[in-house]
Order: sequence, then structure tokens, then C-alpha cells
Amino acid sequence: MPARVDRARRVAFDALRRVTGEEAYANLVLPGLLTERGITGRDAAFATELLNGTCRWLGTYDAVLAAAAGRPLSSLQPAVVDLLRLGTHQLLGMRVGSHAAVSATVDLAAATVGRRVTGLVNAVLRKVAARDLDDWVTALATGDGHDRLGLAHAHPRWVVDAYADLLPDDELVAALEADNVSPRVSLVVRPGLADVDELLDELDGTGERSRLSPFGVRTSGNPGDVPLVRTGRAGVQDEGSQLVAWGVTRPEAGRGPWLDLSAGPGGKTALLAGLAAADGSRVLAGELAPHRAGLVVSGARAYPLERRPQVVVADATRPAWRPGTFTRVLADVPCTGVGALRRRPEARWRRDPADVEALHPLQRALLTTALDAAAPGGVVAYVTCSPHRRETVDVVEETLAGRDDVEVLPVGTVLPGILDATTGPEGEFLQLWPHRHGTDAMFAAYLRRR
Ligand SMILES: C[S@@+](CC[C@H](N)C(=O)[O-])C[C@H]1O[C@@H](n2cnc3c(N)ncnc32)[C@H](O)[C@@H]1O
Repeated sequence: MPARVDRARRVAFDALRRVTGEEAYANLVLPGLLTERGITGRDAAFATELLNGTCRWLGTYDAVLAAAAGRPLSSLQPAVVDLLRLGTHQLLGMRVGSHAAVSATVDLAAATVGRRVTGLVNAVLRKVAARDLDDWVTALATGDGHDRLGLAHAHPRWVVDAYADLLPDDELVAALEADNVSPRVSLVVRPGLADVDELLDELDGTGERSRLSPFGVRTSGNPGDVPLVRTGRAGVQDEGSQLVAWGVTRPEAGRGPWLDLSAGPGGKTALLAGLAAADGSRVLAGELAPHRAGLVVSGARAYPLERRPQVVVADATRPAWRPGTFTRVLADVPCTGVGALRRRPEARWRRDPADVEALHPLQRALLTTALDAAAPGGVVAYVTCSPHRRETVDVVEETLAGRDDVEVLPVGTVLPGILDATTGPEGEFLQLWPHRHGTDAMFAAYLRRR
């Protein structure tokens, strides 16, 4: 076996051990390991595809492996399970020949766990190789169509159900597939510090204007190579995130301070800080986690002092600010993130329906705080990067049912002209989708305090 193949598989294995064993993020852990080991070019690309694909398809591959091994994976050593997962992705998800996939994984098993497990790895992977992915899905799908869709498109069943609850039947597969494609790089300029034309010039023909956000540019390559990004006058941010933050600044609301009450890591704060400055206002950014509050500070470092957000470490459910004060309030609340699955390969397997219920009271509490913080006439945006009804429409409707001092600002008036992007009983809220808009599946409700 050529040495280059060994290095790529070895680094993918070491990264996967950290992802499954230590809850690391694949797209954070792998670049560091590649640099440390001097792995570049085709080897780096192979390792990245092997790791990301394995993480994305983890639930499907585990079902295949449990069937092929004839026993629960919990009865195997975790490192062996990871070897089998990597072998399975080569067999079912990459164009690696069966012989090479099995023998390279057996060699990797010998070099990492030990010779005693090579027989098992060889036997299980040979069984996996006996069928292609479609045949495995047919063999394993037991329940209704959603069960099959989850296996065939690498999603937990509950996420398939949540998407199906919101989308027409004929869009479901496209929505699931869109989560399996890494997004293009999306950049944002910091208003007042740079403009889109300047950024496009720097990108020298490799960028194009965002179709949704007036601050956004789509490109490819390493954002760290772009001088405006390096100096903090532009940043990396999904176009949908730009759009929902911009939305809170659109309706008339008068002059006064702005609040971003759960701001870390601060992508939206950095955009709002520039827009607030243009309005003669300033942003107060609250964040519970101190290290995330630090990220808010560094994200806005390029602004002159007087335009930077004031950042406080604070629990927004016990507000450190005076109620009825702010003309614009962003509540971009903690959520399951099932609208941003394309960004983090392993993310879909780390959440479950219990998280949806566990987050619901916090989401309601944060929306209540946001509404209370708004001055009369102030605009509030409730935002999630999940389209799940429990985290979006339900939170807004339940919260508004208990009060008579809030009106809904229909999204068609706040952000006109965005096609196929509404949800709620009267289409009054924003719901973006990767397969429709090329953004994360951001939800936003725009509300006004009477
Ligand atoms: C979805 S993120 C915000 C993302 C941010 N707007 C951005 O664009 O970068 C939600 C944040 O809320 C914070 N958070 C969770 N509970 C909170 C609380 N009780 N008060 C304030 N912040 C909280 C989390 O630590 C997390 O950083």
C-alpha cells in the first residue's frame, strides 16, 4: 500500500477518535492535525472526505455495521468501531475499491489497536462490502418511508420528521441532500469599515455578490487569505444569518440603544455594530459563556472604540439591563442547530428530540426578556438556526398568547422579495432553507412592542 494512503487514513482515524471520544468538531480538529503532520494536497483532500463523510453518515453506517457484525456496536472497543466506520465509508461512500478499502483498514487496525482485532475488522468489512448502500438501506429500513429516508440520506429519523412537518413531500429529499453538501464560503463586510465592491476587488474574480444580503459575498478558498477578513473588516458568516440580523434594523423604530442578548460568538453583533453606528446608536451584547463573550469582542475588534459593542457576561433570563430601553433587540437563541447541519458533519448525531424539549423553556424565557427589553415601538427579532416547529413558531405563538403589548411585523414587509421563505399560520415569519436559498435554515420572527 502506498505510504501516502497510510498517512491520510491515519490522520482521519486520529481525528475521528477525538470526534467520537471527546466530542470534538471534525472541521476544527482535522485542519490542526493536517498542519501538525505536514499533510497537504491529495492526501489532505482524501483525509478530509474520509473524515467528513464518515461523520455525516455515522448513524447509517452504525446500523450497517451492527447488522454486519451481528451484535451491538456497544460490545466492541470504541477505537475498533471507528476503524469499521472509516472502512465502511470507503466501501459505501467513496470510490475506493473493496480490496483496497478492506486491506488498508486492516493495516490501520494493526498499527493502531493491535493485531488481535484485524480478523474481526476484516470479517465485518467483507460483509459490508457484499452490498452497496442502496441494498443496505433496503435491507435495514424497517419502519415507514421516513425511516428509509433517514438511512438513505444520513439523517436521524426525528430530523426527517421535523423537516417533513414543514416542507411539501416533493422537497423532502432535496432538503436532506442539501445537508450533505458543504456550503460555499460566505463572507460579510462590516458596515462602515469595508464595502462589498472592495471585497470583490480583493477576491479578484473569485467572488460573487450575495443574492440575499447587501453585505454578503460568496466565494471559495481560504478566508484567512483575504486581507479584509484578516484585519476584521470583513468576516465569515452565512448569508441567512446576515439577512436575519439585517431584518431587525429595517422597520422604523426611532433612535436609542440596541441589544443583542445572547450574542456569542458574535457574528451578528459585528454586523449590527456597524449598522447601529450608522444610525447613531450602539449595541449592548450580552452572553452567558465568558469565552464566547470574548469572541464577540474579537469579532468587532476592527471598529473604532466608540462603535464597538459593549459586551457583558450576563444571563439574559435575569437581565442586567433596564427593561423598556432598547429600540432594536436581537434574540438569536440557543437551539438544536438542525438548520445548519451542512456546516458540521457530526452535528446531526449529537442532538435528539429531548434537546428540543429541553431548550424550549429557555427559548421562551429569552424571547420574553427580549420583548420586555424593547422600548415602546422597539423591534425584536427572535431567531434560530433550526426550522423545527417547537423551536420556532411554537415559541413565538406561546409567548405572544400571554401578552397584549406585541404586534407581529409580517416578514413580507420587513424583508420583501425573498421567494418561498415564509412560515407560520399566515406566512408572517421567515424560514430559509439550504435547498431553496443556499443559506442555513434560519428562522426569524419580527415583532414590535406596542
Ligand atoms: C445561537 S447562539 C448566538 C449566535 C450569535 N448571534 C452569532 O451570530 O454569532 C446563542 C448563544 O446564547 C448563549 N446563551 C445561552 N443561554 C444564555 C442566557 N441565559 N443568557 C445569555 N446568553 C445565553 C449561548 O452561549 C450562545 O452563545
